[in-house]
Amino acid sequence: MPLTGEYAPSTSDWARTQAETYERTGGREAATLQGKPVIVLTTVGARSGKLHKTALMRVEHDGSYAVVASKGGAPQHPAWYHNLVAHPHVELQDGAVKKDYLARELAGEERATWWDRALVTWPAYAGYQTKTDRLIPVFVLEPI
Ligand SMILES: C[C@H](OP(=O)(O)OC[C@@H](O)[C@@H](O)[C@@H](O)Cn1c2nc(=O)[nH]c(=O)c-2cc2ccc(O)cc21)C(=O)N[C@@H](CCC(=O)N[C@@H](CCC(=O)O)C(=O)O)C(=O)O
Repeated sequence: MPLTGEYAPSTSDWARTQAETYERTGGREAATLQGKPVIVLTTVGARSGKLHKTALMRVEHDGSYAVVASKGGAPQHPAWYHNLVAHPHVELQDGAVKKDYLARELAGEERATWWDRALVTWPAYAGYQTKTDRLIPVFVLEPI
């Protein structure tokens, strides 16, 4: 069941442009960051209830995905982290395919497994983790 609600464009120009271009072209354009694959995640705002579209690195395994709330190693979690916690039903667009998923924050061994998979796509996550005391959250998104 697709998410419904008013779309609220990101306040980050580069991320908003990438997410909107990716969605508009069905992933034919803006599909990479430094040559690595990207997906677009639609979340429901934790406070506003509005829809947010966020470009994130593509980490996929057997039909499930991981999203990493790194925000470049910033001291605080990205806003979309709070959206996933409040509203775990999300939409993920990978190329031209957009499906519904349920997000679950990971810990322990399960987090370590998906963290390693994320490093394959985007090794820079390791550097981001050294920049902040917060443990960078990893969510698995499982198809619903
Ligand atoms: C800029 C800010 O975005 P953010 O949700 O903090 O996310 C910051 C970044 O993670 C986001 O810009 C990502 O797209 C950056 N980014 C990645 N960010 C990552 O964290 N991980 C990635 O793997 C990643 C990859 C990536 C690839 C390409 C690209 O273009 C960007 C990429 C934003 O849009 N803020 C909004 C609020 C958005 C929001 O969700 N508000 C909620 C409230 C949320 C709350 O309770 O805090 C609501 O509406 O209720 C605003 O200021 O109005």
